[in-house]
Amino acid sequence: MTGQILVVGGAVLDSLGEPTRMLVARRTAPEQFAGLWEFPGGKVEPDEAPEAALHRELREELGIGVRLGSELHAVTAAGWPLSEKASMRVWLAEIAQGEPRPLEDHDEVKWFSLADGDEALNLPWIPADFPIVRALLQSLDVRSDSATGS
Ligand SMILES: Nc1nc2c([nH]c(=O)n2[C@H]2C[C@H](O)[C@@H](COP(=O)(O)OP(=O)(O)OP(=O)(O)O)O2)c(=O)[nH]1
Repeated sequence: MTGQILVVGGAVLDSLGEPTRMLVARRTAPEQFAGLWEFPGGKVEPDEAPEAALHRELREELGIGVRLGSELHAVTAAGWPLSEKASMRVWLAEIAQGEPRPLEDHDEVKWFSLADGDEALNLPWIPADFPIVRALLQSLDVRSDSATGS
């Protein structure tokens, strides 16, 4: 995995204990991802711990401090593949401080309901995120017609 880029993302829930909604953010760049929804987060810097990078990114991008919960179990040790060069690790989180606002890299943030997984899966996510969203919905026990598809 040498040379691989590690990205960290937050599955920010309204409550870690009793989640009913999740926060998503719409990217503004690069062009291929502009207008698509994603887990807020970003690249881990050299010598930075992944969890510290996630705290930093969520503060920079959305102006929130979070409490991290467990990591979403990924398909490889390096995380979820995003491309040949990058993979992403995703942690559950809840807001400890601040109101989420699109300060950097996003033009909109919104909460969607976890009552129906299809609401989540119908969003135009970055394509590489769909398997992650499905796994997340399964881990949260959210019902969806397509959550178990590939
Ligand atoms: N944050 C985030 N990035 C994702 C997701 N899915 C996905 O393919 N990516 C890709 C998009 C980017 O190529 C890369 C993350 O880079 P980034 O641009 O968010 O990182 P960064 O904030 O550290 O920005 P920079 O320093 O490179 O400008 O991972 C996702 O759900 N969240």
